[in-house]
Amino acid sequence: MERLSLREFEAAAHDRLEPAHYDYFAGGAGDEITVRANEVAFERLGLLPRVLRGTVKLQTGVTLLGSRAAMPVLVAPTAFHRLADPEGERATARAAAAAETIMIVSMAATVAVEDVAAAAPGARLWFQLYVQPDPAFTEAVVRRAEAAGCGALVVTVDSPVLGLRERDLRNGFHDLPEHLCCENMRDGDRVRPIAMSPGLSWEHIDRLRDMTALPIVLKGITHPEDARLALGHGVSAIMVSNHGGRQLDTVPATIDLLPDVVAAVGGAVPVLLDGGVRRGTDVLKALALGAAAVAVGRPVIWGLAADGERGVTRVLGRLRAEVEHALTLCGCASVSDLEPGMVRRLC
Ligand SMILES: Cc1cc2nc3c(=O)[nH]c(=O)nc-3n(C[C@H](O)[C@H](O)[C@H](O)COP(=O)(O)O)c2cc1C
Ligand SMILES: O=C(O)C(=O)c1ccccc1
Repeated sequence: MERLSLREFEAAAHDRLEPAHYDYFAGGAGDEITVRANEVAFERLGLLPRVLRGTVKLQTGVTLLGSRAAMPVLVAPTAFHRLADPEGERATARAAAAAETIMIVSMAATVAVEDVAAAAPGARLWFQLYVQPDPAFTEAVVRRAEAAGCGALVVTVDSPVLGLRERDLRNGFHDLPEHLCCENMRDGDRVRPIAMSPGLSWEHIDRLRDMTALPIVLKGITHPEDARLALGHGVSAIMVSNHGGRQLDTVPATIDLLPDVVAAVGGAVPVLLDGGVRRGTDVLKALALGAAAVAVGRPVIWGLAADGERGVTRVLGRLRAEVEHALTLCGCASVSDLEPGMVRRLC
């Protein structure tokens, strides 16, 4: 039976994954209040369609920081794809390339960024960075991402320490199995552990800005004041994210935080959003409220675990079909026709 909704892919992934690996992918910090809030907040919003607008030719594409994407849905950076499929990030990148959308490769990928790029010709890759305590190593990783052809550097700023994930503690899941490692952390003949940096500050962003010509995206902005500060540090985009509820528990849902961040940014740079996007209608709600595009994390993992590259292709394809369908029903020929007045609180 053909899987239709993204939730059906999660059920299939649940059946196929080792329980501790499923918990790692699905889980979040603390009571998982934020994990649930991200999805529930989308359900609490309704879409108010416009009619009689004669929308025949649909335009779902967006250009972000010079990268063209055929749909306003990106692949969020997620770790450890080879726990879900032997091809891992290679499979994900091929599916993203086939969908003509951008994949943000995680620093914690289990395939080296060079090998991800080589496996998926035509892929539009961005690279997610955790700034490391050793500046020379951080720079070496940035150079690898540049050389591999990545089009932007996505700096994760919501993780001064790793979130407290009780499912992982209970399952004793803290390391990859022997045959896997974080390939972007290779340094000569050793593999460094990924360090979280409580000392990370705006100065580090300035240093990165000087180090590379790549556009810098700050991932994990939730406070409008931080969005405003980011503009003074030359960032090229802001990603409203609570890390899918895996870092600080009880951070509000990203879709509820978006309007204030969009207002603070005032159109100066694109604002992206991730967290809880499971339907085409969720994508429309975020775009109507001012996001330039959204990203999906767990749904991609579910597709990968369910059916490898083909599963990711199907997940992205379903989302695209849902976006197109909802746009037509909303009387919008293009994502730029969406506006805040089309989103209403349902309950
Ligand atoms: C299993 C898993 C691993 C993740 N790994 C990373 C990572 O390596 N770097 C990062 O910046 N964010 C990481 N994230 C956060 C995602 O980029 C994204 O913010 C989040 O998954 C979005 O929420 P969603 O899963 O509801 O779509 C991870 C998320 C999950 C679920
Ligand atoms: O699991 C995560 O959410 C994540 O961001 C991460 C961080 C370091 C190593 C692996 C994954």
